Amino acid sequence: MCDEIPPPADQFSAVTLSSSSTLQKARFSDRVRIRSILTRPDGGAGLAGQKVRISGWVKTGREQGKGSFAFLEVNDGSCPANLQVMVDASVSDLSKLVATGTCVTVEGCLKIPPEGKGTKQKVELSVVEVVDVGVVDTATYPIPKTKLTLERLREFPHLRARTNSISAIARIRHALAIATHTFFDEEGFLYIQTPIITTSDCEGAGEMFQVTTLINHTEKLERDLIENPPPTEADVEAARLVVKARGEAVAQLKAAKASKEEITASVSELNEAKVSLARTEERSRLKPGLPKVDGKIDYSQDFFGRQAFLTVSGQLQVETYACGLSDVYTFGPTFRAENSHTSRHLAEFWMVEPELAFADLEDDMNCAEAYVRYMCKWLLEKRYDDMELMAKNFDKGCIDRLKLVASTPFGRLTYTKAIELLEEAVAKGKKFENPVEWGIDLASEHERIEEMGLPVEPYEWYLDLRRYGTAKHSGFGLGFERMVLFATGMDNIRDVIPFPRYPGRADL
Ligand SMILES: NC(=O)C[C@H](N)C(=O)O
Repeated sequence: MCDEIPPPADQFSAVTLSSSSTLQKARFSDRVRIRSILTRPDGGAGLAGQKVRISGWVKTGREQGKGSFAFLEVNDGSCPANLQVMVDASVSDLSKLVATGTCVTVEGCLKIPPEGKGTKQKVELSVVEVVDVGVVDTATYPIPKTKLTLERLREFPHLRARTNSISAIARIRHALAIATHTFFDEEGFLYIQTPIITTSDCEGAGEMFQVTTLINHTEKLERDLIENPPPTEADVEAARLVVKARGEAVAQLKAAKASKEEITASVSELNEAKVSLARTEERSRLKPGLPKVDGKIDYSQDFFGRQAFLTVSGQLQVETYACGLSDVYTFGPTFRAENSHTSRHLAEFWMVEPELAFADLEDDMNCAEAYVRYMCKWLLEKRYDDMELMAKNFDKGCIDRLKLVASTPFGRLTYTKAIELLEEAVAKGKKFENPVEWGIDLASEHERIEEMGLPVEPYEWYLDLRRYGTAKHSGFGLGFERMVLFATGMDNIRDVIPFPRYPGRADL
């Protein structure tokens, strides 16, 4: 028996993951996701006898039976497990299929594999037709069957999603992002997209990347000035003399009561000369280098008419919406131009920043705790198979840690107590990147802005929030990649973001 798979029963139905014998095609492509076969409670056994088309990349392939058939382990990224695919030599040229990295679309019949071969598979695909093959140049393909170190994989950001570890992390990261939006949505928060380009410095730590077009303009101008040297003072004087001569010509014609046509023609020549003089004068003022006033760069000539930066935090902007919509959050990329080469810092990272109106520090902590616990539960429910892969390959304790966090109330301590504990650790020989000391006290917003060495004027809009209908409010920032590190037990933050940016590196 080899039955056709029914199309989705209705437009909105999802793939059925029950152990029934129904299996549906992906809605937007002509194939079945491997996830919907293998992650069923019966491991796919209940689907034996059905005809399916699957697509994916060959993880490992081997010809057997003196080249009479081949086994391929195929993965399409929908789950960590591979589907075992059996191709007979009568169906296709096996040598084109077996190389690691080859992309295949195959159609065949799901079968229960013969027992006793130590196979873990509950189902395999016996191929009837090889529909499509994307061959791989094995001589140059940099992601071999054997494991590369995570560090080496960073050299191939465009290909590393083919590996088990990076693809599991990508699915976990996705799940955490969806958990974030679901949690805040369920709790009545609105998602606010704060700007990426900003003219405010939220953290005041001078670690902002500048956004400017002045440099490209200056380079272009300098090139242009070499190709077309600017007019000299003599050129300007000559243009001025032309205007003077043409002015006199007009005056003479008027005095001689010349015809209207003659005067009009002469006036138009005069106007042309004036335009040419203006252009010559303007070009003669062009100078190489950045535009400056009083020795300082003239940002009024920059794209936004003022200095602009990539955001370090959406907090200030999201607060404006909190002071009108009550409970809001932002979740977006943030940028810090720190020269940090640690395994916990990125120049571009994502941050989740809720801001709660009518809430105090206690409420804020309750929110943070509920949110983190929600994410842990979510991963256990939705991505257990990927967490198992992380536990097997990277951190044995990561699943237990998620369970613990999901089920245990968080301990809380004051800032002072936290500093005391850190100081005790330092006394016992623990080393920290930054010296541990009691930090600045909370000051009023106005004092705080000045304390950070920032001019107050650009922050008047923020102070308006206090002037007009101020509300008690609180919020926090959660570095999203730090959460992915915590969940997965990975060591290096560069491996939990698809395209890491850090000093000296911004690939793709
Ligand atoms: N929204 C926050 O409280 C986060 C804070 N602005 C930070 O960048 O760390």
